[in-house]
Amino acid sequence: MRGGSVLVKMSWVILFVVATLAVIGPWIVPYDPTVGDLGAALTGPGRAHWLGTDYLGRDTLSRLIDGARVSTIAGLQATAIAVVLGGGIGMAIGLLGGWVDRIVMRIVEGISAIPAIVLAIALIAALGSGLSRSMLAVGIAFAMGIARLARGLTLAERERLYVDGARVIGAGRFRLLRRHISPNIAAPMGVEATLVFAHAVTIEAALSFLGLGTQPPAASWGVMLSSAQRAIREAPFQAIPPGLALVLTVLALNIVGDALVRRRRGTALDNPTGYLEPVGMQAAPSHHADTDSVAAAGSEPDPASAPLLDARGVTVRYGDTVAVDRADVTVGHGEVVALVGESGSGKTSVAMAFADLLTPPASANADQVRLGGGEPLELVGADRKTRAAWRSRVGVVFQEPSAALNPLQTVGRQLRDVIVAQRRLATSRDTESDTPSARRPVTEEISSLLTSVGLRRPDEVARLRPGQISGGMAQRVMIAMALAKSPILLIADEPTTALDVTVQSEIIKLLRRLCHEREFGVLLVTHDLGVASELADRVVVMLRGNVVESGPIGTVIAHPSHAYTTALVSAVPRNEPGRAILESPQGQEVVA
Ligand SMILES: Nc1ncnc2c1ncn2[C@@H]1O[C@H](COP(=O)(O)OP(=O)(O)OP(=O)(O)O)[C@@H](O)[C@H]1O
Repeated sequence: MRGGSVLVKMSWVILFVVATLAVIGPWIVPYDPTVGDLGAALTGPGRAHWLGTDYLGRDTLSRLIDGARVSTIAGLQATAIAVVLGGGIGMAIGLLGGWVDRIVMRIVEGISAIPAIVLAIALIAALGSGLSRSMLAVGIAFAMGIARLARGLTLAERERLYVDGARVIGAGRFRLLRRHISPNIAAPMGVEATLVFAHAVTIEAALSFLGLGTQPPAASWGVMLSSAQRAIREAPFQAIPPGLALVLTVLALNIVGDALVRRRRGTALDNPTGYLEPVGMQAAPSHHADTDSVAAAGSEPDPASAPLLDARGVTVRYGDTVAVDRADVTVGHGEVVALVGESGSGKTSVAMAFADLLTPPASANADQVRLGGGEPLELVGADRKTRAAWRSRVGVVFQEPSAALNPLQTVGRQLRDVIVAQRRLATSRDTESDTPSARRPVTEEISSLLTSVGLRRPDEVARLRPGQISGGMAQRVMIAMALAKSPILLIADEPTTALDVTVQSEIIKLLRRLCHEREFGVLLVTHDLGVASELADRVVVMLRGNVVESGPIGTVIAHPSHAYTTALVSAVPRNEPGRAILESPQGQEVVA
């Protein structure tokens, strides 16, 4: 057994003993801890008083046991105040971002610069002394540290793909916080709370020693130390029991807190990137002499012949960096369009713009981004309602299925959320919701969706958490979640990259089958021309933020018109000299 774990176990035992004494103390104390016998003052340890008496003749053992209760209550009070206040502030500013975050953080940092005990003494001067008031002061002092931690964790958690996934289905800020962010930051916050508890117990003792905390005759370890100090020459032993109890308890709390921190190391504790609401799509500030784009923006296309997604002049910037420069992308009804290009070419930026998921520092503008397949929607300059409607028609499958699912919720629970949100949206829009799937009980709908993505024993799968399923299963679940919205456009961002080769081909077959059966359009983001050739009807090739070539996949592979496309095609591995292994969707081999 390692020394570390022995210490941790001993610490847990100490904390258990203190907690037990705090609960059962009033029933087991041999004497009333507040009543003294002056005739027996300052007696040493003996049969009648195992740990002796203080200068007023009060039994030290009884006061020590009662002190455990006071210290525990003090620690709990201060910790609860710090966690509720600090956690609330931190999560709120982490979620809101912007100027609220900047202003509140400056205040929090300013207060954090004052040592907790000094702040507590200042607050006690204003609020008055006493255990509860001093612990309120201590709780407020520690709330600042908790607020900073909660903010950092919230910012990190908001960057997770499963939060993006929840936002895609229309989860608002409060729901994101309650259902997704707070459960996932609870563990590190809990660890921090143990350390706050340890500090609070120490500060309570210090304040009581100074006469600002627990008031005599009530016992607390700080008050006991203060009493012992009065007779330190006559009975020096009196300082040992409360001092030892305090040191052991605080040490145990710190060791347990550290052990919990070590167990959690490796989780995203520090990712303080800025995060705000999706930026939406603005109108392009000035139109280039691009007659196609201008014409497309101005005209009202015939819905029957218009593409499902018709995007013109899409520009995405990150600060001053232009990631996508006036890209044109169209996806037809039931068509699979692959966006291909090397890493950093801007594929994901375009896809996230169409999913309405770009967040600061990104900004996006376009001449037009129009979605048909029903009443046409325009994303450029859209209001919140239109953007919500847009998102309800667009399903998104992310690259890392395991990261895109909430690790703490079962598969069924996450699917249920999407189904319920979708039904609510359909009802609020008063749209056609009387479809067979809309009438079906949610559990049946979950089973049907899981079955449709090829998962056997769907009821069992629904009860599993993401950590209990393979990457391939997780990607099927992600696709089922996207299907739950009955999307007309599916955006699949590198859906097979994180999977092994056999699973990749199963997912490609699944997407192809679903696309045929359900007739939605697919925008497939991939750096792999091989994947594109297996799945796509058309390909759009991107290079450094520009669309350099587009057309039917077979034509582009067989007769690339841009040198970069030629290089991409020749980079795909061949299985025979002189023959490419690329296959057109119709199954013909294409010689590159
Ligand atoms: N959040 C961000 N902040 C700043 N720059 C970004 C951000 N996201 C992307 N970029 C930049 O935008 C450009 C395009 O990135 P994008 O992720 O869209 O490319 P990609 O073709 O999808 O690449 P990959 O396949 O590696 O994801 C890159 O130069 C990238 O560094």
